[in-house]
Amino acid sequence: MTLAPDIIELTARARADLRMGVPVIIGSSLVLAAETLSDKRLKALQIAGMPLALAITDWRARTLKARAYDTDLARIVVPSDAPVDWIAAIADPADDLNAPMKGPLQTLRDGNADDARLAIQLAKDARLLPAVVVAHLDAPVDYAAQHSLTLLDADALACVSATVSPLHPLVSARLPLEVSEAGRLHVFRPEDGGEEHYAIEIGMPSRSEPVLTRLHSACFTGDLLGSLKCDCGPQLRGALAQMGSEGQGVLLYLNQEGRGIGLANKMRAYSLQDQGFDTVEANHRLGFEDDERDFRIGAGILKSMGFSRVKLLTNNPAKLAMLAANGLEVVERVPLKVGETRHNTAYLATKAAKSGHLL
Ligand SMILES: Nc1nc2c(ncn2[C@@H]2O[C@H](COP(=O)(O)OP(=O)(O)OP(=O)(O)O)[C@@H](O)[C@H]2O)c(=O)[nH]1
Ligand SMILES: [Zn+2]
Repeated sequence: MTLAPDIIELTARARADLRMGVPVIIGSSLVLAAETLSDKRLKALQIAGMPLALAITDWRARTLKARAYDTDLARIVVPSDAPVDWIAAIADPADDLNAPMKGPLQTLRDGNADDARLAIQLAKDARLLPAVVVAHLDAPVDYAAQHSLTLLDADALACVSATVSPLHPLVSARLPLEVSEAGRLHVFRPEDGGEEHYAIEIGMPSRSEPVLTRLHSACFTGDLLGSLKCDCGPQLRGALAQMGSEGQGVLLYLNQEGRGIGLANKMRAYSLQDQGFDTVEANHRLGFEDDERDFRIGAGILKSMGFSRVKLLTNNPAKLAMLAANGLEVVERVPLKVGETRHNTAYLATKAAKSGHLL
């Protein structure tokens, strides 16, 4: 066996590189995350005379009125003397309303957008804004060696991106809870170096009967701080209380903060909500889908714990559909209507109107 990292390990390394502002090479493109691009590195690329494009998603392009010739993304031509602030202002909508004139922006129609598309996904996976600076390289392998950069084969990366990393049970221990003394916490670790996820098992639910289940996505603000902007904290505690009173159940605590965009981006979304945008519009202005979570993860954990039939505590029809599509039988939806406050009425109404949440 070789000691060299494989594509999964290289991808994990590349996520860390992007977060640190270090370039990576995908296929034949040099890639930097717009959010972490330093003035120094941008100047180095400009001095080398490399034509640069800033790839953004079509959601962000719509706000900026930039033509997205690549359907789901747009490659904006970066002027050869553009300062780093120009790139930051296109990537980050924080100042859209204060300084609306960013254009007209010229977007590329020719050439291949595949590397840029993979790079945007990698930036999302690194919980960064979905905006990347790309430059074409004639000799990517040599360039990577000369500059000690992580080099990812585009086809192999596409495979990794399309697959859910297997999650392995790491450890479990007894955890007496207020709602039930018969609690047990299981930790699952993915093979790809990504976030760990947890399962809280209450009682000894039979594997051959439908189990009362909740798929809960992490919400630092709601779960821990008692935020009134969402209903997550009361839903978390309400679900556990119901499992406690029934004597059994399983709650998956999935580390997909902010519907999968991470806490920093969720706070960017909150800041846009303070400017008058709703929860869905805010995600779109940032360049994200309204929901970036992958519920296949939850399905995988339930199956690996031996469950095949669930009574799901949720108001979100997407969760029902994803579990069913991934081999779990949802025998019943149990509504979870708790935690409405005057601060989250509009948020809950938007989820009902735009994301199909059941009332
Ligand atoms: N991006 C974004 N995420 C938010 C916002 N408000 C809450 N969240 C996140 O939304 C997620 C809520 O997840 P869930 O509790 O599974 O809720 P749900 O998908 O509405 O489904 P149910 O609660 O099961 O009906 C958490 O990850 C929160 O951090 C917001 O305004 N923007
Ligand atoms: Zn929340």
